[in-house]
Amino acid sequence: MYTSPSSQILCYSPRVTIIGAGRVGSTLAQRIAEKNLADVVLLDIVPGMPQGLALDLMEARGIEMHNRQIIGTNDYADTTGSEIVVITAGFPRKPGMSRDDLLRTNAKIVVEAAKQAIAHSPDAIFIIVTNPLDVMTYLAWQATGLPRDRIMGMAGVLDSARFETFIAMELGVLPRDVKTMVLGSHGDLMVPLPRFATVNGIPLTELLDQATIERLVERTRHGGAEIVELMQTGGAFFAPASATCMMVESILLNQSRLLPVTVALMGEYGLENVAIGVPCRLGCGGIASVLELDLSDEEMAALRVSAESVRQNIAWAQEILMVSNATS
Ligand SMILES: NC(=O)C1=CN([C@@H]2O[C@H](COP(=O)(O)OP(=O)(O)OC[C@H]3O[C@@H](n4cnc5c(N)ncnc54)[C@H](O)[C@@H]3O)[C@@H](O)[C@H]2O)C=CC1
Ligand SMILES: O=C([O-])CC(=O)C(=O)O
Repeated sequence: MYTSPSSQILCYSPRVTIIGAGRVGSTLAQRIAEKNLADVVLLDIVPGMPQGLALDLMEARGIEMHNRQIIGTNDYADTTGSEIVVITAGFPRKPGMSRDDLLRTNAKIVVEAAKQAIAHSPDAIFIIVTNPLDVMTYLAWQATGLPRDRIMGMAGVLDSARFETFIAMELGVLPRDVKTMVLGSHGDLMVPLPRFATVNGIPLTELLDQATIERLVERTRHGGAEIVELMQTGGAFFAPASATCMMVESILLNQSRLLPVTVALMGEYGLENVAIGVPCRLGCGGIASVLELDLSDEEMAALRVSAESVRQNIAWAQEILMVSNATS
């Protein structure tokens, strides 16, 4: 067989590590590989499980027509040199629980995962997915000591996609023609912004009356819980994986997309010592910039309430971690 000299050149492929190979993590691995964005390392504490998932995904490559490597592992050494680390490790909520009810169990998991991952990939950009999302993002930021441009949380893209879905369903239009921004925390106090929602450039407020918009806003606020109640065995994972993949893609391909992203604020919107969702430009270095929208008094008040609740939970999580460190 003839071997061309250029075939000797090793081609570089970016690597995305996903910590937590459960429903969100494994679906995200599939999306990243099948979109041909990067090689994927799937890490979980359960022995054999990420290895099995990785093999299954590898066996689909011929059919899906990509050649990405998917590695399953229980060892952080295999994550070395990742460009992006996504943390989905931790418990999902059960019916009747709020996301904040997961704080006690998930804080330690996320902090430990972030520390281990940064030790092996010091140049990586981190995306946190585990709930309660805003608190986990802030804790992971503190634990890694990363500049805030390189560590962010996924929630706003998902919440905006839900708002867009409900608007599209109401109007009978294509979801991709609807654009919205949902800011604030990933919980009942999130801040959907109908004033900034459009359908192919037409303001939403021209298309729907106030009562209908308010109904869709409320459904968006409870979008996660609606699925938890329907499924009874965990939460959403298809749309969360798609939303995370959109962020991964914007970073890997330096697309500079303007997306709602959870980030530690440093005076923007008059807020600091807290992480919540605000519009950010996402490119190859992570968060390229944070956009400060000119919010109305009412919108700003809602954002402050949302931030205050996250700040209280951060303080509570820090106490839990301190006690746990002291006793272990
Ligand atoms: N930010 C968002 O918008 C969303 C957040 N979530 C959150 O993402 C998290 C994961 O959700 P699912 O994938 O549905 O849960 P899951 O239970 O299917 O998967 C979680 C995985 O984490 C693993 N894990 C636990 N401790 C670990 C550790 N120390 N190191 C490595 N892996 C560990 C478990 O073995 C499990 O495989 C939950 O906290 C959920 O609430 C889910 C959907 C959307
Ligand atoms: O609702 C949950 O627990 C999972 C989640 O964050 C979402 O789907 O928005």
